[in-house]
Amino acid sequence: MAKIKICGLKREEDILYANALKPDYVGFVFAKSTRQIDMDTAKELISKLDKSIKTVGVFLNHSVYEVNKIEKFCNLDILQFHGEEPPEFCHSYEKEVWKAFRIKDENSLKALEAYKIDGCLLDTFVKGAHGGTGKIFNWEMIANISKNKFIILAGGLTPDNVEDAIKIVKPQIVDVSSGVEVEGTKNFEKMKKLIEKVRGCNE
Ligand SMILES: O=C(O)c1ccccc1N[C@@H]1O[C@H](COP(=O)(O)O)[C@@H](O)[C@H]1O
Repeated sequence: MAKIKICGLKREEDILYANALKPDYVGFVFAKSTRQIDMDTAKELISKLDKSIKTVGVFLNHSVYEVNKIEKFCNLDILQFHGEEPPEFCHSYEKEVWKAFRIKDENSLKALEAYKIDGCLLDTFVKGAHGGTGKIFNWEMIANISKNKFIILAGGLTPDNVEDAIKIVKPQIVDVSSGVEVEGTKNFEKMKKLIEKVRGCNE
């Protein structure tokens, strides 16, 4: 049943790939990153995106003002907060909110309880980095978590490991960025393989 988010689209080709392969969600990174996109380009790309695909804006310690400005300008469906945004910050939006938690050990999950959010995005803790690292964490550590939470599993997922990840964690959504890239750009064959693998698990 896992749905698919492909994150970090920034070229027109990426939109064509998405329109052909139809992941459930695509992500636009407004955080400082090699995948960062400005709001004008994001709006232009979103206008060319198949309407069945939901759009996720990835923010990292932005101000409420910046989030609102970008969210309204681009008409994003979902807000993903990938930094140290506190619960009150995440609770102040009317749109669907996903909050990222970077997993280091069992204690990393304690923070979740204070948040009343639509989705808990679990990504790998990497010192000095916030996301898009291409690193996996120990999925066994959270194997029992998804029973009562809406889990978006991220961190180093690839066409080769995504089936194992789904078997162990049973997330509602898998979120992939580096794992479908070649030399820093999205790759059609890798996106296709990833989507086939995930949809194969759902049959
Ligand atoms: O993708 C980025 O560059 C990025 C930068 C800052 C915060 C979040 C970012 N992306 C998110 O990182 C995870 C995992 O990515 P990967 O598959 O390990 O490369 C995913 O949730 C992206 O939305």
